[in-house]
Amino acid sequence: MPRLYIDKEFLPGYAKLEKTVQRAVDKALDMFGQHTHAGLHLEKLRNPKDQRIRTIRITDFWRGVVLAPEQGDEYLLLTVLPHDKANAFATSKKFTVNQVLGVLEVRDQTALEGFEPALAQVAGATADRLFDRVNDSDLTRLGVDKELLPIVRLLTSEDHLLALSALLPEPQYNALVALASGMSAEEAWQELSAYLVDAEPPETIDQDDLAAAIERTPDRYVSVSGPEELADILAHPFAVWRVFLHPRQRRVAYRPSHRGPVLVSGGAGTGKTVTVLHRAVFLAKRLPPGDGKDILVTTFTRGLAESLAEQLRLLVDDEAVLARIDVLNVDRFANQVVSAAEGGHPDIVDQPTYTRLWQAASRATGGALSASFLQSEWEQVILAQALPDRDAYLGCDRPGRGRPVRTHSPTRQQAWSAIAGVLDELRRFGQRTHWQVAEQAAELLAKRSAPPYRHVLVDEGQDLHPTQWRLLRRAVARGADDMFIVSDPNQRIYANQVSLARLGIEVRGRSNRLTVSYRTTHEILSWSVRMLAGLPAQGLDDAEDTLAGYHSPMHGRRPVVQPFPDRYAEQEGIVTKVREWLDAGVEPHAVGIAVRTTAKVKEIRAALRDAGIPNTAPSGVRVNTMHKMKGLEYRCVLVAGVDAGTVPASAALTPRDEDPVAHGQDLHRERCLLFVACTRARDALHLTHAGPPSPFLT
Ligand SMILES: Nc1ncnc2c1ncn2[C@@H]1O[C@H](COP(=O)(O)OP(=O)(O)OP(=O)(O)O)[C@@H](O)[C@H]1O
Repeated sequence: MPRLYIDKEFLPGYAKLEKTVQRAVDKALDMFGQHTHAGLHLEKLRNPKDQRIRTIRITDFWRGVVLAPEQGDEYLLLTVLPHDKANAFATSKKFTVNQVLGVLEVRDQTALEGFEPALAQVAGATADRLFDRVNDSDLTRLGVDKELLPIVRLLTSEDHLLALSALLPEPQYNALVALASGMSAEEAWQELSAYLVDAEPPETIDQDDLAAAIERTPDRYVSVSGPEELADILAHPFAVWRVFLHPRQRRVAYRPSHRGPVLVSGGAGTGKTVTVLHRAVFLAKRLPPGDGKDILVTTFTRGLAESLAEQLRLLVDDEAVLARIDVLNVDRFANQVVSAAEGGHPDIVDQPTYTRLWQAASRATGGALSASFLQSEWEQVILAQALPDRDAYLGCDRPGRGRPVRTHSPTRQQAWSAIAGVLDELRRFGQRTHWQVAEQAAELLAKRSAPPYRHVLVDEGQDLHPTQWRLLRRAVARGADDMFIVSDPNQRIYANQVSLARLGIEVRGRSNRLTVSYRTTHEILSWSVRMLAGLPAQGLDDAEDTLAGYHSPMHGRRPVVQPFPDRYAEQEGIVTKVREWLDAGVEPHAVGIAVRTTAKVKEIRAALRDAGIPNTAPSGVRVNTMHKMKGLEYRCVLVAGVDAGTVPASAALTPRDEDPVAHGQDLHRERCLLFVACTRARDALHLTHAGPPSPFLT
C-alpha cells in the first residue's frame, strides 16, 4: 500500500498557489491514496544528484517534486514549483540519512560542487583551516558525511561556513557551527542530541529505510495516514505547529506514558503551549469511551485559557475528543469547585479595597511594618504553606522571604495581629481573594472520594501560587500521566516562588527543556535576553535556569530603541511607527503595544484613536500592560514608555532600606516583565522612551 509523506517546506508554497492549482495538487495527491499512483507518471530526470528523485505533472506549468525510492511504496512530496524551477530543484538535491542521528537530511549537491573550486582557491593561499584541530573521526562521529569531508576540509573561516548554511544538511551544518565556535566534540554532541526523538541515538541506521528516517525527523516530515488527514493538513498550511513538532516536543508530548508529573521548561516561544496542546489531544484520544471531561487544561488567566481553547480547536476538530477536555483558567476552576459546594459564586474582593486593607493594617502597627511586608507575609508565608493558626506562623520557616524575622519574635506577633485584622475585615464583608478560594477548593477536593480529572495539564506554571498548586494536585489522582506542567522561570512576573517538590508534585527525573525559539528571531531573542542581566531564575524543580542553549534559527532586523524628549513627542513617534507597520501590510491586530501602567494604556489608546488607527479587539492594534501580554504574540511589538522613572515601576519595588533581598527579587521580576514584553515579537521589536531610558536598557 503506498505511503505518502509531506515535507514541511511544501506547505507555505501550497498556501500561495492559486486555487485551481491547489485543486490540481489535491487531485495528484489523491492518486497516492487511491492506490493509483501508476497514473501519476513519476518522471525520471536527466543527471539528478539523487537517483530517487522524480517529478509529477500537476498542470502544464506546475510540477511536483517527489522522493520515490525504487524499493518500497513510499513517496515523499517535497515541493510544487513551476516546471523549470522544479527541474532545477529536483536535479540538485541529494537526500541522505544522517549516519549518527538517523534523521532524513537534504543538501544542495549542485550548489556545493559549484562552491568547491572557489573554496579550494582561497584555501590554496593559506595553511590555516577552520577545522584543523578536529580529526576526521570526530567529524564522522558527529554525523558529518564522508562525501562532504573534502569540502569541510577546505573551509578557512566561519564566514565561509556561514555561506554554506542553506546548502549543507542542517544537522551537519549545526555540528560544524558548534565545533567552529570552539566547542569540543563532546559539547557539540550535546547540541546535536536535540535532534533525537528518543533519549538515545538509534542503534542501527539503514540508509535505505526512508520510513524510519522520516519517523525520526518529525520537525520536517510527516506521514499522512489518508485523504482525511491530508485534507486537514492542507486546510491549515500556515499552522505548521499542528503537524511538525521539534523532536523534543514530540518526545515529551507523545510518550506513551510518563510515570508521574512531568515538567517541561523552556524560554519564551520555544513551543511549551504547543506541547501542552498536543499532549492533551494525545491523552484525550486514548481515553476509554465515556462522556466525562476527564482532562483539565489550565493556565493563569481567562484570556490565556480562551486562547488555549481556540488553539485546541485548530489542532483537533473531533467533537468527541474536544468534549473530553476542560479548558479553564485556574481561578475559574477554583471558583467552580467552591460554587458547587456553596451554591453560589464566592465574592472576590476588588484590588483597591484589598490594597486599602493592607494599608490600614500597616497603620495599625504604627507604620512599623509596611503594607507590602504584611501582605507578602500573608500570601507568601501563611497562605503559601497553608499555616492553620497563630502558633504555626510564629514558629514557621519563611523560605524565599528576604528580611529575616526570628520565630516567636515580637515582630512576628505584631505581624500576625495585623494580618488577622485584615482577614477579619474580609470575613466581615463576606469577601475572599482568589488564592483563598483556591485553598478552600483544594480542601473541598481533599474530602471528595474521587478527584474530578484523570489528567491535569498546566501552562504558564511559573506564576501559580502554592494554593493553586495544591488545588491542581488534588484535582487528579497520583499516578502515571497525572500532571503535565510547562513553565519558564525567566518569565515569572508575580511573586510566587514555588518548589513543586515541597507541594507533593515530584518531577525529579521527568524534567525536560525546550531550547529552540519558534516565535522570534535570533536578533530579538539575544537582545531581549540581555534584559535578564545573566541572573539565573529558579525553576519549579528547584534547579537554576540559565537559558543555556536557548536560541533561534530565524534571522531578522535588530530591535530599535528610540528616544524622545517628552511623552508628547513619544506619542507622535508611536503613531508614526504603527502607521509605518500598517502601511507595510501588517494587519492591525498583529501589532502589539506593551506598556508598564494602565494609565499609559489609556494614553496610547487615545493617541491612536485621535490618529484614526483602530485599537479595539478583535481587529485593531492591541495596547496592553506588559502583564497582560504574557503568553501572547504579535508580528510587530512596540514597548513604549521604557523610561527611567517607569521601568522598573517604583510601586512594585520593596524599598532597598526596608528589605534589600526583597528589593533585589522585585527588581529581577521587573526585568522579567520587560523580557516577557519584548519576547512577544515575532518579526519586529521597537522600544521607545521619553527622557532618560530605563536602567535595564543601558
Ligand atoms: N513545532 C513547531 N513548529 C512550528 N511552530 C511552532 C512549533 N512549536 C511552536 N511553534 C510556534 O511558536 C510560537 C510560540 O509557541 P508557544 O506559544 O507554544 O511557545 P511558549 O513556549 O508557550 O511561549 P511563551 O512562554 O513565550 O508563552 C507559536 O507561534 C507557535 O505556533
